[in-house]
Amino acid sequence: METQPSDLGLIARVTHLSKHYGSGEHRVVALDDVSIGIRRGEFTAIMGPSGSGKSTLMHVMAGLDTADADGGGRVWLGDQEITGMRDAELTVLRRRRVGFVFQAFNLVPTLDAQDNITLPFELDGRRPTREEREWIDSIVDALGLRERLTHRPHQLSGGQQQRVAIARALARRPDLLFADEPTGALDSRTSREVLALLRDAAHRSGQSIAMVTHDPIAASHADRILFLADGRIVDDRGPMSAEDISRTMLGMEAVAR
Ligand SMILES: Nc1ncnc2c1ncn2[C@@H]1O[C@H](COP(=O)(O)OP(=O)(O)OP(=O)(O)O)[C@@H](O)[C@H]1O
Repeated sequence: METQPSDLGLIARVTHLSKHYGSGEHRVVALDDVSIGIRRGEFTAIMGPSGSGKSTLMHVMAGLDTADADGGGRVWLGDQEITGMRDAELTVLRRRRVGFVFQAFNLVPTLDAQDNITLPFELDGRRPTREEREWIDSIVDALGLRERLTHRPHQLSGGQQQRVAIARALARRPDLLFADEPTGALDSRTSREVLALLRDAAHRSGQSIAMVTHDPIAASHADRILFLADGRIVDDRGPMSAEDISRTMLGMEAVAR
């Protein structure tokens, strides 16, 4: 029997994953036979040149997109294989276990910041418990959102909207949080605070964080860095300094040219 991801301390895993878009001369290979796992309680950064397949990998791992049907790729979330799972089942699993911070913040324009943050509870048909409210309060304070809770998204700056999206993603303490450029719209001080919060979520609450980023400083906060190039994992490293990450990225971009 094949080893299950839980045995390996993996919160998500893909094996032999390939994904292409288009056909004929427009065919683009976004992922090329990728096998990788995201470890529990770790903060993992996913880096690589533009177009290397980072977002595609994240979307397939999260069950938001599917691998090539004929490629033999398989995807697990926790110990559950999601390859070929029905949409309804997948939606419930995702809602319970996975949080997202997207590049476009996906906030609901008619709801204020507070209601956007607690939306995942609403969707699950319940209110936060007292303990969950305390947790949410601590995130709101850590992200400096206390004075903005009654504002709607259009009344917030890009960075503030991003922080609301991060608060919403962390509110339910998902086992696994995917974040696509979570610090893209933030100034450097707020970036540092957000990265510290993500790392804390991993180290203190045992949540697993997978963050796509172009920013070597952001990636230097991670426990592990996966480098993608042309749809393949080309390096899998432990913690690195921002300088070393920059050097690695420059080397990869030079090869890609
Ligand atoms: N919906 C789509 N239709 C066609 N091609 C796509 C689509 N989505 C992605 N691609 C292509 O697949 C490849 C990988 O894209 P992906 O967005 O995963 O890369 P990325 O590493 O996240 O890039 P970036 O850093 O620029 O966001 C690229 O060549 C891209 O043009």
